[in-house]
Amino acid sequence: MTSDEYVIEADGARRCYAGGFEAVTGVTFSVARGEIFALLGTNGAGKTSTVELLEGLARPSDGTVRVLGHDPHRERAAVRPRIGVMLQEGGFPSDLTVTETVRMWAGCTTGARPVGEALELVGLGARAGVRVKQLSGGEKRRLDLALALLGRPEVLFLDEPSTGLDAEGRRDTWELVRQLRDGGTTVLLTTHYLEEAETLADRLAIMYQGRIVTAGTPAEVTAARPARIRFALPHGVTAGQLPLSLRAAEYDGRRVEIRTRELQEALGELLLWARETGVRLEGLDARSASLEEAFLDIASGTETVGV
Ligand SMILES: Nc1ncnc2c1ncn2[C@@H]1O[C@H](COP(=O)(O)OP(=O)(O)OP(=O)(O)O)[C@@H](O)[C@H]1O
Repeated sequence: MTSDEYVIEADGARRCYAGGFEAVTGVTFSVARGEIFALLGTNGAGKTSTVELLEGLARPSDGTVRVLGHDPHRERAAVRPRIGVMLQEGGFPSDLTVTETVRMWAGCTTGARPVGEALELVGLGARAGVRVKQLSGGEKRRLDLALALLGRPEVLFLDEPSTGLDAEGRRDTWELVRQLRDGGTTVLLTTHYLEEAETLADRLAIMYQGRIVTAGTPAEVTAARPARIRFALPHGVTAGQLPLSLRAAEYDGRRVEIRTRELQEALGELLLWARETGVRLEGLDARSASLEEAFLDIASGTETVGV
């Protein structure tokens, strides 16, 4: 892929707040046109600080960011009409109705969608006449999303789009984001929800303390990690009796955990050993690494490999 096919690019981008605290310590990634890219990370990892650089709300203290081939801060006039932004906290006048709010926004947007269409997209059609202050938290998030979509953006930035939504609202939002992607929109979202990243993102990056620790497709991020086999041995049998190749096990009394990059082989060997020795493996559980494990390893600070 050539660099002009990337619509979002960050190259060694850093962000330093007043007082000298460096919240983003040099991130590099790119997002291709029509891709959904998720930035994952614990609270304070630097996701919002990074996205704000891409939205042109701040300038990197070092490194570069480009959106649609432009510097989003210096060339804001070129970039702003082509992007949609859903911030973590929208904040609109609470006395206006939903329709009035969208209409007001549409007045400042070139080529805006019809108000009714924007509301239908996010499932707020039936709430059009309700005052914003009477909306639930989840409905306010959907109104935020409607405003971000008003100008039919080529690039959509979603900062925790499903926070505060119930399970159904979350799934509706995912479906809408997929439809937008299928229509050619590029989406960069931040999220705490691993399931959201796993089901929605074409590629993702996990941030920790201002930098990207790992990145790739959800399958790549998990494939790089060992699978896990857990079981308990009966009384009188110790982990030392396991075949040599399986002894890299951790064990605590009867409970054994084997971490392996060759799940099928290790499991086969274990089951063969159990049959030959007549040992019953209680609570046997074998699973490939999940995104959740990758995330938790990173969030606990045990994972420090950079990309
Ligand atoms: N205006 C600011 N001035 C100083 N420090 C800030 C400012 N905004 C954020 N920070 C700090 O920068 C770090 C990264 O914050 P940021 O909001 O980017 O993280 P995040 O990954 O988006 O977290 P969350 O998931 O909680 O939204 C945090 O330590 C935060 O306290």
